[in-house]
Amino acid sequence: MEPEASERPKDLVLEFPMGAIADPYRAHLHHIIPIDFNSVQKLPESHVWHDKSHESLFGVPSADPLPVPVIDLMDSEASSLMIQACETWGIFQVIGHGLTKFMEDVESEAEKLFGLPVDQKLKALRSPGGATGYGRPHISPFFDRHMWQEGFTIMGSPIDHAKQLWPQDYQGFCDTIDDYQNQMKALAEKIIRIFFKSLNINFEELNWLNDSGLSSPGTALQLNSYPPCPDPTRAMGMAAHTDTSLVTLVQQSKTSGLQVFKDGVGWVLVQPVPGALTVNLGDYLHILSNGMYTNVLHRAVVNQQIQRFSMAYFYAPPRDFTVSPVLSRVTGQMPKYRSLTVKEYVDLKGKHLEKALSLIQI
Ligand SMILES: C=C1C[C@]23C[C@@]1(O)CC[C@H]2[C@@]12CCC[C@@](C)(C(=O)O1)[C@H]2[C@@H]3C(=O)O
Ligand SMILES: O=C(O)CCC(=O)C(=O)O
Ligand SMILES: [Fe+2]
Repeated sequence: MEPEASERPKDLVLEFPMGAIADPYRAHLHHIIPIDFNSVQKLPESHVWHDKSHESLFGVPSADPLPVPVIDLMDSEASSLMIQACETWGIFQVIGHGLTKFMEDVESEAEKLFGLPVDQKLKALRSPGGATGYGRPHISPFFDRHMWQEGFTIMGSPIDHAKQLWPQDYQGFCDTIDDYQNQMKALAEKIIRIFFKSLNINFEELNWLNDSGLSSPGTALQLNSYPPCPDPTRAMGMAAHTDTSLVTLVQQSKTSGLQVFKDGVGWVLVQPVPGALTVNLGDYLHILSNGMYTNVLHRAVVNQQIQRFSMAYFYAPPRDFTVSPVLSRVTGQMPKYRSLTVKEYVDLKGKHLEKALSLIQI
């Protein structure tokens, strides 16, 4: 199963024998940049995805008569439309947020970042156990093939890594990223308050949602680049997953690639609407709502012509927050999940990925 040496592109570092089951405890190897994508003419065996669920993607696209909802935040019905969207889809796009300028700025910084030569990028890798820097998606050890993707994760300020990349000229990047994260945080909190209200959660009491400084939410910004791929029908941009968040705000560049799985329909493309932000519901809102709100299963596919970017802002409660199916208390339903802290859930997900939820099912 090892690719031929001739197929092995420059800078490809094989982390484990191809075909072996990936070991989630090998997290320390995440940071290695696998490939200089520009030098690859033929999809290496190490990047060929064979699994059945992937094949279904490349057949006839699912013809769902209803596209992913697009909601205007200025609409007086916006809150109830969001709630409806999350009972059925677990995802919607928002317009009317007034953040277009920040979105344009961050996209041009992402283009600059991923356009650097590989030897430059190597100066800003995510260190073993570190949070910020270039590296593979955290979920990659669960898969025995590499994704056709490059990522740069940011937790807090990217200043140390930016200084490595642009010693004289790092401030512009840092300012853009800081402004973007501040704006995304405010929007995420606005959306979360709508959902918490619907779940009868008294958010006034949650100091992390009210910036009272006692504890802070867990946030991260993930910049993704999907270079043009020589064989897109056999490659995977970002493997199917649900987000470990309350909500994730995703900015897609013009080129489509994000797909969501809808029960009874299959994989559906989230057609980028110019200026829109996609809102994904993550695992924590699914648990809090006792399963009423869908934690949307999604993935990214690649194409042969155009490099695609996405910027995903994750918002989660603090690590000591207890996530419990509060809705069951309100409605008198049986709780479907046991209560656990964010820290416990993150640990479970790190070991079991999508099986984490079934492990806490009652
Ligand atoms: C806050 C987080 C969510 C994330 C893991 C992380 O700690 C930082 C990176 C995030 C990301 C981005 C790409 C997809 C994803 C599944 C991954 O591998 O890393 C998500 C993680 C997640 O939602 O579990
Ligand atoms: O590229 C995309 O559209 C999706 C990215 C994503 O799901 C993520 O970063 O969690
Ligand atoms: Fe995601």
